[in-house]
Amino acid sequence: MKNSILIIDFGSQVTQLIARRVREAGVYSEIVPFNSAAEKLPGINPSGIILSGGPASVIGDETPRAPEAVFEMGVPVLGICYGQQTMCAQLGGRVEAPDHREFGRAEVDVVADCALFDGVWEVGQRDQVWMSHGDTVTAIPEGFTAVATSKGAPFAVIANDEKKFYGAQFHPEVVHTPRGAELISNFVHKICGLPGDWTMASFKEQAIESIRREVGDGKVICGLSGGVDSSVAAVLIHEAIGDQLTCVYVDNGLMRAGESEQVVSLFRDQYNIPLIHRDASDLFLDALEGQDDPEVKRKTIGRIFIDVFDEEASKIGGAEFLAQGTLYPDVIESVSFAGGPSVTIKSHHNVGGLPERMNLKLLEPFRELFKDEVRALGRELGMAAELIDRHPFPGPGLAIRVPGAVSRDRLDILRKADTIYLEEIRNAGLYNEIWQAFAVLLPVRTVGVMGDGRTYEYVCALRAVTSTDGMTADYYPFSHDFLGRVSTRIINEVQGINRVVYDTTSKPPGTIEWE
Ligand SMILES: Nc1ncnc2c1ncn2[C@@H]1O[C@H](COP(=O)(O)OP(=O)(O)OP(=O)(O)O)[C@@H](O)[C@H]1O
Ligand SMILES: O=c1[nH]c(=O)c2[nH+]cn([C@@H]3O[C@H](COP(=O)(O)O)[C@@H](O)[C@H]3O)c2[nH]1
Ligand SMILES: NC(=O)CC[C@H](N)C(=O)O
Ligand SMILES: [Mg+2]
Repeated sequence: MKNSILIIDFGSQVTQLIARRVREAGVYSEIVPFNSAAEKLPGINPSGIILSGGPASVIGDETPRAPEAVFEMGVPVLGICYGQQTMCAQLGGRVEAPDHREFGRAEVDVVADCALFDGVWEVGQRDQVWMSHGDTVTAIPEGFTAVATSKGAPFAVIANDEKKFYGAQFHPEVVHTPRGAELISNFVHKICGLPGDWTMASFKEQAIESIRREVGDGKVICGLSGGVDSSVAAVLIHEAIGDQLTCVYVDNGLMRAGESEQVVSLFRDQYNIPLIHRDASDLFLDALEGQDDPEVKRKTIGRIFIDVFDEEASKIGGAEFLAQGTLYPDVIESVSFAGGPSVTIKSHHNVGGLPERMNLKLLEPFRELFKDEVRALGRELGMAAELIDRHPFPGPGLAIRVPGAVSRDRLDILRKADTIYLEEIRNAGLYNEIWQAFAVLLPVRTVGVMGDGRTYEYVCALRAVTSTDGMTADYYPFSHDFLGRVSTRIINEVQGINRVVYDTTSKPPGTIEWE
């Protein structure tokens, strides 16, 4: 592909952030796992290659390597962390595992000029970077020089300006390396010579093209939840293939109060896209009865979603494709990438929760995007702020917000508390400042005293986080006054709850949802 960057993935949790920084620099990129890179290279024919980090050690036997062609095709290469280590090992340098390891914030000293630093760093300067490595390069291949050093990495950045090969031990793609995005921008613009003319508008055109190519004259059903991702997916796919698309909203009995009516009427008012409203709540709730394991709940829900989509597909005379608004964070938390040991955190219903055998082929145009990028695309498609700015809501819905066994009664209690909480957030003008907010009903009862009587009822936990992409998050610092107000309302108005607590955990170490 003309004017593209190829990212070879060795299984880092942050590979997508490299892609994202490249996109932010206005350049198209594709990610391929290291073990299929050799076969994809000729077809993609990139103008530059970035080798990602990864959990393996190049010192070990049979650990991943970049295809030799990477270093022979005459294009610039940037190796990051594991990528730098394997580049050195493959080109005649040495990597060792010293006692001193570096995780987190570190400082580099710039000791020589190179094209990567142009306009960013000068010789003699010291700056903050983010490291996460155990192994270290201890000898560099011929033709390279050390251009920056750190305490734990004598070869923090190495450069071969003639061949345009660069390696960094730290991660320029993460926000904790403040000038990292500029280094990546230098790589793609100044070193690879690419113009920064790729935009969300070009993503839209490319996505429409590729949807048309993939779908041909087949029929598509799109799982529409009313959330940001599936709404934007539906509008994009509709632009691509028009009336070959039918949307299906599934009421799984796990939605918030009034949500089904709201979503269906909002969507029908705004768009002229056929929409089926399927009430499958008994199917879901009966299957969940008594289930208390988070992964079992998620997989049960994932399976029933697919059964329902299959049924709806055959009702419209058959469809070949199921479109979903799956995003990258859904994918990385659910599956292990590149065959490496990156672990499953939780099975998102639409990825790790899917049954093994499926009749419908998946059409997921946003599998590589982050939520804020999908929002930008929604704006590009002219969609209403009402849809675009909605907080995310997980497909398994309230089932993963009632830790322990799901029951209709407990879901009803939670719905009431959640409604009050969100109403107060909106009234206080905080909805758009918060990335996501919700109530959780704990399976724990505590003793209280109300109206001089003894109560023994459930605890409700409130959660609100700030984030940009859902990969990391911090708790929202509500005023005590606000928390007190919400707490009083919930306890007074919701039968079944006599205590309210606020969750102050960030992600990591927590996740946003409780299950
Ligand atoms: N109730 C539902 N009916 C139909 N499809 C659904 C439903 N819930 C989830 N899905 C499908 O699963 C996908 C993933 O759900 P997810 O909640 O991550 O995305 P979303 O609902 O589109 O957006 P948001 O994250 O803003 O809620 C959706 O994009 C959609 O295709
Ligand atoms: O569609 C979804 N299906 C799921 O199974 C699922 N699990 C979590 N989420 C949402 O993903 C974001 C990150 O959540 P976690 O920090 O809890 O993993 C948050 O926005 C969560 O609400 C899901 N969305
Ligand atoms: N983040 C990385 O790429 C780590 C590379 C390698 N696993 C190390 O520990 O050095
Ligand atoms: Mg959702």
